[in-house]
Amino acid sequence: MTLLRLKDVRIERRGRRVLDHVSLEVHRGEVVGLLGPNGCGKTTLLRAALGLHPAAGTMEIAGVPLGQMAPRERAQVAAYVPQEHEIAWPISVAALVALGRLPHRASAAEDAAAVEAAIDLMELRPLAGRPATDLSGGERARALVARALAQGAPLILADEPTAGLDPAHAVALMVTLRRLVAEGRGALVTLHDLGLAARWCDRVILAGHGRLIAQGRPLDVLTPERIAEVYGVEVFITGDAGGPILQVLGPQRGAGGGNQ
Ligand SMILES: Nc1ncnc2c1ncn2[C@@H]1O[C@H](COP(=O)(O)OP(=O)(O)OP(=O)(O)O)[C@@H](O)[C@H]1O
Repeated sequence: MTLLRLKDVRIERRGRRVLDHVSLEVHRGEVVGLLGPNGCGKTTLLRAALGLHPAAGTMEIAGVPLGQMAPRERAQVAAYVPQEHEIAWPISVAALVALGRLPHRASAAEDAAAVEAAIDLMELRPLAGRPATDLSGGERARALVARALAQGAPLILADEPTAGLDPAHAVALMVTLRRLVAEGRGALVTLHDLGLAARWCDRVILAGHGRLIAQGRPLDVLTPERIAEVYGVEVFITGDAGGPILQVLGPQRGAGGGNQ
C-alpha cells in the first residue's frame, strides 16, 4: 500500500523555487532515505508532504488527498520527527513521549502501552522521569523519535533522526525503523550519512539542483560519479553480508583541497 504519494510537486520559499517536478512514493514495508546537500530542500519537502509548508501538485497520505485531511486525521496516519530538537517546557521524557498519543482517542491502557513500547524501543527507560530539557542533544533526539513512534502512525517522516546520535544509537535507530516497516509501516528519512543510507535504506531518493536527481536501490543511486557530481566528494564502495559499505574518502579529485 502506498503511504505517501507526491506527484509533480513544486515548492517555493519566499518566491524562490526550491524543488520542482517532485514525484515520489513511500510504501508500507520500506525505509526510504531522502538525501541531498545542505539547502537542497529536504526539510521543506517533508514539511510540504505534511501540509506544514505550501506546495503545488498532488500529495496524498494513505490514499487521501492532503487537502482533505483534518490535522488530527493526518496525525493518525503520519508522524513527524523534526530536525530541530528544541523542547520548550521541562516536562518529563515520559510526558513528552505521551504527547504522541494526542491524535488518538484510545483507552488509557492503549496509550500507556504505546508510550512504554516507544520508550523501550529508543532505550530511554533510565531517562523516562528526567525533565526533557535536561537531556543531552542525542538523548533529546531519541526522545523526539520516541514521541513519533508512540503516535503509532503507519507513515513516519523523520528529518535527520540520526543527527547527533552516537554510532550505536544511530545504527539502533535504523534497525528499529527496519523492524517497524517490516511490521507494516513505511518511513521517509532524511540522512546526511551516506554510509548509513546505503546500508540500511531499502531505497534512496537523491535531491539536488532543485529537483530529484535519482531514486532507486541505494547502490543504483549512490554511484561514485553521482556522489561526486552532487556532493563533490569521492567515495569508496564495497559490501559484505550485511549489505553495502560506503565510505566518503575526501573531496573529489581535482575539486580543490584534499585528494588531488
Ligand atoms: N525560514 C526560511 N525562509 C526562507 N528560506 C528558507 C527558510 N528555511 C530554509 N530556507 C531555504 O530553503 C531552501 C531549502 O531549505 P531546507 O531546509 O529545506 O534544505 P535541507 O535540504 O533540509 O537542508 P539541510 O540539509 O541543511 O537541513 C534553502 O535554500 C534554504 O536556504
